[in-house]
Amino acid sequence: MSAETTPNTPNIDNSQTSEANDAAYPRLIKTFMKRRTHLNKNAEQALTDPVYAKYIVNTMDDRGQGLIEDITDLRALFADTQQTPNGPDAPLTFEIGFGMGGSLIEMAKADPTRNFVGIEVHEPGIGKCAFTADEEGLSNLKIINGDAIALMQQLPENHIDRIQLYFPDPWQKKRHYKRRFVSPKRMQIVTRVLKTGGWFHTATDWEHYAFWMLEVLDNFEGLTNTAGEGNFTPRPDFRPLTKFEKRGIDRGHGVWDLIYTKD
Ligand SMILES: C[S@@+](CC[C@H](N)C(=O)[O-])C[C@H]1O[C@@H](n2cnc3c(N)ncnc32)[C@H](O)[C@@H]1O
Repeated sequence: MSAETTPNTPNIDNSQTSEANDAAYPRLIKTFMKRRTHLNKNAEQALTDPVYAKYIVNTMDDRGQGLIEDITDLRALFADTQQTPNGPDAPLTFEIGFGMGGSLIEMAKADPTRNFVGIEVHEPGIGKCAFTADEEGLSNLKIINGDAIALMQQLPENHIDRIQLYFPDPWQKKRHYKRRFVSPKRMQIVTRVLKTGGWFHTATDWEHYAFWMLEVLDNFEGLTNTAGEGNFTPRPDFRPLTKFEKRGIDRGHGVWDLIYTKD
């Protein structure tokens, strides 16, 4: 689908100067609003039973906030080849905001020689994903409880082969646009950790956000749209239907995928 029209294209700050961004990182506002929801028995078990530490790599404070200070290398999470036979050098996919983890689990199952790391702040989703990973006996998946933006700032450059962001919160109200994950400042943080030639793949069911993302990403120096400038990519077969995607389709929404490579 081509971007012939850009509905209500908002003002996007495309400034990418390193000075501006160095100053801005600590002030970047959160892309999520933590919601209190019921933990089912399985999720609670996975969050508390040490058996699941082979999936959930970090602990949390008493408010359920993941402690990420010590995570400075995602590949090192796969160093123990007894537990994770692919080892640290296997191709690495990082999924931001996996929700309940259904599609991440399916992808990890479908591609056993690739390593996957998912990050979320929503505890029921973290617990559910770890519980299912154990049921499936996956040895190529790790889960982090925490804010992806904070985490990526402490990872090495050129570290990850693919970063995926599926159905990020659309932040529909104009006053909330600043919380949208896809913004020039946040994309600087994303592209720094992406390997040269690596992928950034995103998808949304929210039309305004789809065109917003297209504008931000097409104008982002250092990224190339694999479908050609101004175009969305056809829905790839390897991306499983996600929970939020299904919800959007049930409400009559369209779906827009975008895949960019790092130059
Ligand atoms: C709309 S949901 C989509 C979930 C899932 N990808 C799907 O398609 O079903 C967006 C998720 O991203 C998570 N999220 C938003 N910003 C995040 C961040 N900075 N770090 C980690 N997770 C984040 C939210 O907690 C939420 O669960």
